[in-house]
Amino acid sequence: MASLSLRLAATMPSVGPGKTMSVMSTTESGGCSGGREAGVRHLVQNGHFSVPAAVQVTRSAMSSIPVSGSSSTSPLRAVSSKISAEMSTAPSTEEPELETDPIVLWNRYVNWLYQDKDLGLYLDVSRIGFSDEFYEAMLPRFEDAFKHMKELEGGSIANPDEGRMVGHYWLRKPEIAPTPYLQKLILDTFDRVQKFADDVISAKIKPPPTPVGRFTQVLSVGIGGSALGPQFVAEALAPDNPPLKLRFIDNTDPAGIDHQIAQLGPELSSTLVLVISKSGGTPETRNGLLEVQKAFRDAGLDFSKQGVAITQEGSLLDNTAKIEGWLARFPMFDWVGGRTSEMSAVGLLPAALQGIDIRGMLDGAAIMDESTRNTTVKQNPAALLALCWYWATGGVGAKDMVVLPYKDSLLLFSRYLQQLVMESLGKEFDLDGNKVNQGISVYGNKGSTDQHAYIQQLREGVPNFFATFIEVLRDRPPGHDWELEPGVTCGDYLFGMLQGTRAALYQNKRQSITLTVEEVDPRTVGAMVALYERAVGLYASIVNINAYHQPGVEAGKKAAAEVLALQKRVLSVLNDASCKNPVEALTVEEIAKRCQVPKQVEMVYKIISHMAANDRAVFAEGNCGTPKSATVYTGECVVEDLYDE
Ligand SMILES: O=P(O)(O)OC[C@H]1O[C@H](O)[C@H](O)[C@@H](O)[C@@H]1O
Repeated sequence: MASLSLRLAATMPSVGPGKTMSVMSTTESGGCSGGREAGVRHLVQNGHFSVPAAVQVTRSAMSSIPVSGSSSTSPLRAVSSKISAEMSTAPSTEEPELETDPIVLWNRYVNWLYQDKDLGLYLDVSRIGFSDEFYEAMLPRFEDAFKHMKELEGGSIANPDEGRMVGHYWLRKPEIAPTPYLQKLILDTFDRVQKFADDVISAKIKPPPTPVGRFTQVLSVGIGGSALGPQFVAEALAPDNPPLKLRFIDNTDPAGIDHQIAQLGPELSSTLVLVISKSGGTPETRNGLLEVQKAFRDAGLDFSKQGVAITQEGSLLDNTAKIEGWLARFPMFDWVGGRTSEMSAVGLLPAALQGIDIRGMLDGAAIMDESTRNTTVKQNPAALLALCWYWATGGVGAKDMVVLPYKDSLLLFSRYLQQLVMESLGKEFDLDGNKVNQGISVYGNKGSTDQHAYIQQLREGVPNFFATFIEVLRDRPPGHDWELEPGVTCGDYLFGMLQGTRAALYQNKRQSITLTVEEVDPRTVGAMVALYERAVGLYASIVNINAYHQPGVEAGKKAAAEVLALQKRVLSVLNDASCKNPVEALTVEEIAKRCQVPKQVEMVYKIISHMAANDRAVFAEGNCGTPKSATVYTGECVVEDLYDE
């Protein structure tokens, strides 16, 4: 058996008061193919932001791969026909017969067009085929939904499963918050965010002495709602040359983290690090923080002089920032969900640091909120969206929502909506405890680019979707446009592609909604966020679910914690085997048995494969591809068992 030679890496510097991180590195990388020298990398780490008892893993943002929303299995039909029975004109999940006469369609377009003159925003629902009878039949449900929404804004416990209020609308109209204390908290937080950003941009607040003498970069560490809103807004509104360039660590992928830090290079010394986590305990964010703090240590920098926390008061993260004396801390509130936090410090601070007009964002959202308080469905754009979603998906998620902004800067809107829509609506039970498996799947990127990727399927393939086009009328700032051929500009092509795709889909009975804005500016973006937050809330009422909790995410976190706990046991068993003389090479079955989990042999094998690929275990015989016959051993015996539970 190959003798194992290991070099102990120098003991890493302390990661907290009196704590050390010990790492054993290998002389050569091991690997799935096994047979090479390897070692065990023992990582013991315990800082302020200490390892929570059960390491929690949150599900990353949904991938953009569509999740098939429709199925013609009889249970779905049963549900759909149940709904149909409730409403004589209930929607079908089959392709509806759609109006085709152009003049009739033109009149429908005019009759149903929603326009907000102040915002320069229009909503066209004419290519969703709901009937007048359906509209009338839905009005009582909307009446209830409007009532629930009014109570919610009044401070009711609108998130009953978590016993919480739902207050993201108060962020743009503090005077409606239920107590003077909350009103003041919202106003003060906004003022602090704006002032802090202004002081950073003006270099009144700066990093420890650096050649450039001011902050030049922002590194945001956060995931889910603590990243998706800031990412969408940065892409939509950041100027070409922002006062500070914003980048993100939004996952626990070491290579991704290394890439961001490598791109910062020496500018790490002038980087402001925002650590964003409402709960303050999300493991990916905690890992990102620890990795960034290590990079600061390795560069001889004092992280506390460049770190900012945005989290709930008293959270693990908040206490860490307080104890370590970080540059600033901003509050997150338990009555603002992660997926509706863009108008809180979570979204406003990153935006303001890029020089974006956050007052404009809030104003746009407030104007839209006023419009979506209208209790006449036809005059309420959010209610119109909810009506269309219900008709198109049968109220059971039978079709997917394909989001197609024909504007590069709105590329990330669909990713933002994936969390807002799917984490709000994707629920197993309704408010009465009935098993409903609700939801609407969301995907899309941008047009016309997506026409060269999957529009083929949308036009002619499985009809399991409805499209939402987002049209931006202004192509370029005034005076900056030119004709690339007589009478035609580049933006004309974009316009033509949108209209052509909308028509081509409709001709083949594919329904669509079109949201039109005059340009992408802070007010418009704020209004779009507010529009969809309200539409999701109204739709959830109509299908009788709680839009404001996320129980399903806990399952993933718990399972991940169990994998990590098993990994420790596997490494402990491998370590013990290494202390035998001669070193024992164990089969995967034997390792599972010694971990007292003989039935979890496959998970043990997965763990071994990951360890071997990262030089922390090695295949004595066989390899990843021969799980039954492979035998595994590991590095030098480590006297102190670092994997005690
Ligand atoms: O902001 P944090 O507390 O770190 O949570 C980040 C994310 O974690 C979970 O995935 C939740 O389901 C999301 O709603 C939340 O946005």
